[in-house]
Amino acid sequence: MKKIVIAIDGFSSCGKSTMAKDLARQLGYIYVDTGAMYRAVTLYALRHHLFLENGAVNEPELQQHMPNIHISFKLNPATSKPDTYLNDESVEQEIRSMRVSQHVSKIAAIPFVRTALVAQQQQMGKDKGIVMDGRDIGTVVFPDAELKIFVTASAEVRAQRRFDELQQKGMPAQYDDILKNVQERDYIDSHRQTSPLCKAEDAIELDNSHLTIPEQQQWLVEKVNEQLQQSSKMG
Ligand SMILES: Nc1ncnc2c1ncn2[C@@H]1O[C@H](COP(=O)(O)OP(=O)(O)OP(=O)(O)O)[C@@H](O)[C@H]1O
Ligand SMILES: Nc1ccn([C@@H]2O[C@H](COP(=O)(O)O)[C@@H](O)[C@H]2O)c(=O)n1
Repeated sequence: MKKIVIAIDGFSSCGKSTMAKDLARQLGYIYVDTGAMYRAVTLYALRHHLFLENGAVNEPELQQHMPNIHISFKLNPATSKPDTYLNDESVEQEIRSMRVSQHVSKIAAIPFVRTALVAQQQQMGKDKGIVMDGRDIGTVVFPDAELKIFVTASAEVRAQRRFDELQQKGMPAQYDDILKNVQERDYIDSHRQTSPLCKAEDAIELDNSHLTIPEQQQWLVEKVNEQLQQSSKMG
């Protein structure tokens, strides 16, 4: 069967990686969580005190550090999911913290950061057979992706899902702080100058506010099967 590129974009915490991970496992495709890459750069910047007192990023310093920031993914046999590594250290847990969530959108708005990460993402998908989730996958990273999905859900639903998840993991967080963070990130991500979050013209939109995880997965598998059939016919 011909391999394709599947781009899953959308707002914060709407279920993109849940959908993308399961789909990649089913298809035997590579899965890449591009948000984890921006989060890893953010963690590096926090650890190296590259945020100024006014909250802005010390961009000239960060630019000098960029060649020292190496991000990779390794399959965790215990979870069967890829963990994110920053300079060979697993940072999978730390990059999901509220502290990183509160700083990441500023890092992701910096053009030289995006240029570096987009180049890595394009390299990972050059042989196709990949499911990648993020904000600009269908618009910038793989504008020719065979299947593009754009996921939405209300901010309140998304915040509640993230709150439940952090509770389950024993990571302390307040629902109101999560809701505020989700709304702030949506705003910064959609209004930045470089690669703002937006639906690609040819993306299929899914509002999963009232869908269960199995229901959204079934919807996605149907879309993938339709696309795989079409791609096979086209040779
Ligand atoms: N349809 C759904 N119903 C209920 N919970 C869901 C649904 N889809 C995903 N979730 C849960 O919502 C939370 C956020 O999902 P996920 O991490 O996949 O979102 P995301 O869009 O990848 O987030 P981020 O933008 O932070 O990377 C997870 O706890 C996940 O299990
Ligand atoms: N392609 C992408 C992916 C992510 N971002 C930025 O990273 C933040 C964290 O992403 P999550 O998917 O883990 O929520 C996100 O809020 C964006 O600022 C991006 O710009 N492009």
